[in-house]
Amino acid sequence: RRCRVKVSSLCRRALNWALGLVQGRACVRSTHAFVFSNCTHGKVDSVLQTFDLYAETRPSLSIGPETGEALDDVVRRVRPSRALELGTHCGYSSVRLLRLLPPAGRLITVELDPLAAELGEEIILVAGFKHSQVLTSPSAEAIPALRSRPGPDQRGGGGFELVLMDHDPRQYLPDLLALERDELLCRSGCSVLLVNRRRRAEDLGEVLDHIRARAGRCCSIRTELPFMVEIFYQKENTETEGRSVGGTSEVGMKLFRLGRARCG
Ligand SMILES: C[S@@+](CC[C@H](N)C(=O)[O-])C[C@H]1O[C@@H](n2cnc3c(N)ncnc32)[C@H](O)[C@@H]1O
Repeated sequence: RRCRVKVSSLCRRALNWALGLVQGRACVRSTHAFVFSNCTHGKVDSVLQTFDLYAETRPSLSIGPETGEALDDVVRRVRPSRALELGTHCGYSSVRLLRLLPPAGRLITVELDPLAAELGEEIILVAGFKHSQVLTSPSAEAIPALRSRPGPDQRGGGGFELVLMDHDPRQYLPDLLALERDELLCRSGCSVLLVNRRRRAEDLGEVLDHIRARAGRCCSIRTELPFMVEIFYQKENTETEGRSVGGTSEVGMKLFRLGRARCG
């Protein structure tokens, strides 16, 4: 009987895995088809509204308006000239990010699934953005390769000023450590956004425990919402002065402003 239970549990897991694969692909195809044929090409607001319209009646992997608005607030505050996204899917969050970047701003977005990468890239072009780069690769391979990639704008010593992680929560901590190790986070200030789709504290537990254990040494949790957490990373100043970063104190804010000015 024990053997039968094990086999049936294995079968169920295999079936769920296969269903996830099929649904994921179907989702990206049907999202793309709907947005492509119903939006006004070249109009970024129309592209986003069409994504939202699709999500009203069908399952969708786009971050949607609620998380989208929280993302907009961070992008408006940080004003990154170099942004990285992990998890492109059909390009909703890429388009949301791109529309708020300054004219010289650039986005690199990484997607594991070749079909999603291709369709996502097309939607980004439909929205009118020609200068973003979609890399088709698992994040763990893309990150080390980014190091040798000449940035479009290396002022401020390079590194991303904003990173959006919306790929696989199990990869959030290893990818954050890899970005730091490869010096891809802007030393004078970088906001790393972690999307928490299931809104379960345990999904981000590992990475947040790591940040809390290091609080005051290069990184801290800046904002914690049920669906998204912002980590603020800053290497300059904190190394020499050993003070907490991204906090709300006068000193913290002063360092933050200084960091932003240098990054520009
Ligand atoms: C939730 S969707 C992203 C949705 C997108 N941010 C949006 O709002 O439109 C997650 C995407 O991450 C991709 N993904 C999962 N693990 C990945 C990894 N390790 N590296 C790169 N992409 C990954 C999946 O293929 C999927 O397309």
